[in-house]
Amino acid sequence: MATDATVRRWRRNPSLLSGAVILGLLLVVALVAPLLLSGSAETLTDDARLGPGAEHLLGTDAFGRDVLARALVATRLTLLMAAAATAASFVAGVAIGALVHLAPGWLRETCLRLIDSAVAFPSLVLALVIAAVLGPGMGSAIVAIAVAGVPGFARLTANLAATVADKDYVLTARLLGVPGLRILGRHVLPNISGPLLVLLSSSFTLSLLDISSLSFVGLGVQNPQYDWGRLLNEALPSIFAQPSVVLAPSIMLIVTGVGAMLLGDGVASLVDPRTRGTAPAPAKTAEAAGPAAPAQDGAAQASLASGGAGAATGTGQDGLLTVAGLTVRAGDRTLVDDVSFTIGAGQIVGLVGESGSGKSTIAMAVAGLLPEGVRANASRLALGDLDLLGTPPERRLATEIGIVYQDPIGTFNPALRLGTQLTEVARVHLGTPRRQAAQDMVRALADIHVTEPDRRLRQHPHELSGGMLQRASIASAMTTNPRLLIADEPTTALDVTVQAEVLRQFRRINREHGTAMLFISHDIGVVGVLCDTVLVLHGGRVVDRTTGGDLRRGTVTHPYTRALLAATPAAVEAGGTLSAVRWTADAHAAQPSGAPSDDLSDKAADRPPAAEGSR
Ligand SMILES: Nc1ncnc2c1ncn2[C@@H]1O[C@H](COP(=O)(O)OP(=O)(O)OP(=O)(O)O)[C@@H](O)[C@H]1O
Repeated sequence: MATDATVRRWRRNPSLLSGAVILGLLLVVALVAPLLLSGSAETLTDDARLGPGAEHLLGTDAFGRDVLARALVATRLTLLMAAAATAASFVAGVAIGALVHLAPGWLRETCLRLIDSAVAFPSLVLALVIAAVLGPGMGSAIVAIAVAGVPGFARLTANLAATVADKDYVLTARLLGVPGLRILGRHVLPNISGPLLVLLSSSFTLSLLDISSLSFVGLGVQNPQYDWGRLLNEALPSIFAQPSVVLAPSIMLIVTGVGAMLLGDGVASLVDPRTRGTAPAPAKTAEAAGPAAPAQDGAAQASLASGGAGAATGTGQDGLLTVAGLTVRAGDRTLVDDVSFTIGAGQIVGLVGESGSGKSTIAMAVAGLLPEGVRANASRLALGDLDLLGTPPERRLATEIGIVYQDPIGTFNPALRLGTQLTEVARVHLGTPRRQAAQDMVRALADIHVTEPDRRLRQHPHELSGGMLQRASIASAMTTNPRLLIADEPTTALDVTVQAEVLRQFRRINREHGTAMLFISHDIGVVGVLCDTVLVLHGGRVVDRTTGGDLRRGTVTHPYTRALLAATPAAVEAGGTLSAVRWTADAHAAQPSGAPSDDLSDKAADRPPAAEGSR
C-alpha cells in the first residue's frame, strides 16, 4: 500500500524524520506563540532583570518582559524573513544559473567568471553593504540577504547543468527537437535537484544567521518588532550580569539551523529515485526470466552472422544514408577527415577502430548532435531526401533516426519512470494518445524479450538490469520505425551472455523492418558478425573498407585491420599473443601482424567486451 511504503520510506530516512520533527515543532511555535505569549513577551512590568525562576524560566529583560516568551514569539518573524530571503535567492539563482547554462559559449564563460567572483565575496559582507545602502529595516535586510545568496545558487545550477548536458537522455531529447527550456525543466533540473535542495537547506541556515547578524548590528528588524538577532542585540549590554537572556535566541538559532540541514539531507535523498528505497530487480533473475536465452552454440552464433542483406560495399551510390567527404573539426583540430560511405535500406555498416578514432563523432555528425564548438562539413550528408547538413526539420530527424547508446543506464533520465520516457516520442511526435502509446510500448518491449513489460513501464531505470534497459532503449529507438538506426557501442557495457541476445535483436530488426543500421564498435569480432560492410577507422580517417564476411574468415589484407584482428581476444584464445595495435597510416606497417582469427562468427557474440572503455 502507498501509505505503508511512505511510512517505510520515512523510517529509513532518519535525517528527514528528525529534520521534519524539529522544523514542524518550530512551525507550531511560530504559529501559536504570538497568539498565546504576546502579553508576557511585550508588556512592560516592574520585574526588570529577574534571574531564571518558576514564573520566568529564563528571567526577564530590562523592561520586565519574559525572555523565553520573547524568544518564542520572535520565531515567526525570524523564520518568515529567513524563508523569504532563501526563497528569493533560490528562484533568482536557479533561473540565472539555468539561463547561463543555455547561453552561447563566450557569454556563458563571462557570466560564470562573474558569478565565481561574486561567490568568492563573503555573503555576510555583501549583505552588510547592500543593507547599509538600502538603509536599516526588515525589507532591506531580506533583500540584502536574498541578493547575497543568488551567486551560490546560480553557480551550482550552471555547473550541475553542464554535468548533465552530455548525458545520453539529454542528447536524445535534443535529437527529438525538444526545446532548450523544456529539456532544462524535464531532464536537467530534476537530475540536479538533490544538490540544489541540500544547498537550499544550508542556504536557509546561512540566511537565518545573516539576518540575525543584520538585526544584531542594528541594520535589520527595528523596534518595536523583534527577531532573534534583535533579542541578542538587546541582551548584549547585560550579557555578563544576566547571561540567561542570550540563551533562548541562541538555542533557537542553533536548533533551527540543525533542523533545516537535517531536512535538506533527508529531502535530497528522498527526491533521488535511486535512493528512494525501491530494491532494484536482481539482474540475474531478470535476465534469466527472458524467454530467449542467449545461444551458446556455434550454429546459433552463425545464424547471427550477416546474412548478406544488401550489397557489401558501403560506397554505393544509391544509399539511404549518404555521407560524402565528411570532415569534422573542433577549432583547428580535425577529428574526422574526409569520410565517405553509404548505407542502403536493410544494410548494416559497421564503424570499427580504436578508442578516439572518430567513430562516435561520425555518428553524432549524422544525427546532428555534435557538441558545441565542433563543426561538420561534407559535400553531401543526407538520409534519403532529408538533408542532414544545416537545420533539418526536427520532427523528421526525431522520427527517421533512432539511436541506441553504449551505456543503457545513462540513456534514461533517472528521475522519470520508464513509461513516461519510452512513450514520449509516440506521444509528442506522432500524437499517439497516452494509453495507446503505453499499449504499443508494452507490445514492443515484449517483442524484444523484455519480461513483465507492463511493470517495466511503471519502474525507474535503476530498477532494471543493464541488458533489460538496453533492450528497452532499442524498443524506444524503434518506436517511430526509423529509416536509420545508429547503435553506438550498444553491447560494450553488457554482460557477455546479454551481448549475444542484444546483437540478435539488431539483426532481427534489420531483417524484419529493413532498417538501415550504422553499427559502431571497437570490437572487430562483433562488427564482423553483424555487419555487411565495415569501415576501419584510424585517426579520423577510413583506412580500410572490408566486409563482415572477410572479417569472419580473416581474409583481410590491410595491415591495420589485420593488426586489429590479431589483437582481439579470439586471436589470443587461438594461440596468438595480445599485443597493442601499433600502426601508422604513413608507415602502412602492422606491429604485430598476427594470425587472423578464423572463428569470429562463432565466437564474437560470446566474447567478453574489450577491456578498453570507450567514452
Ligand atoms: N567535443 C570535442 N571537442 C574536441 N575534441 C573532441 C570532442 N569530442 C571528441 N573529440 C575528439 O575526437 C576524437 C574522436 O572521438 P570519438 O569519441 O569520435 O572517438 P571514438 O572512436 O568514438 O572513441 P570511443 O570508442 O572511445 O568512443 C578523439 O580524439 C576525441 O578526443
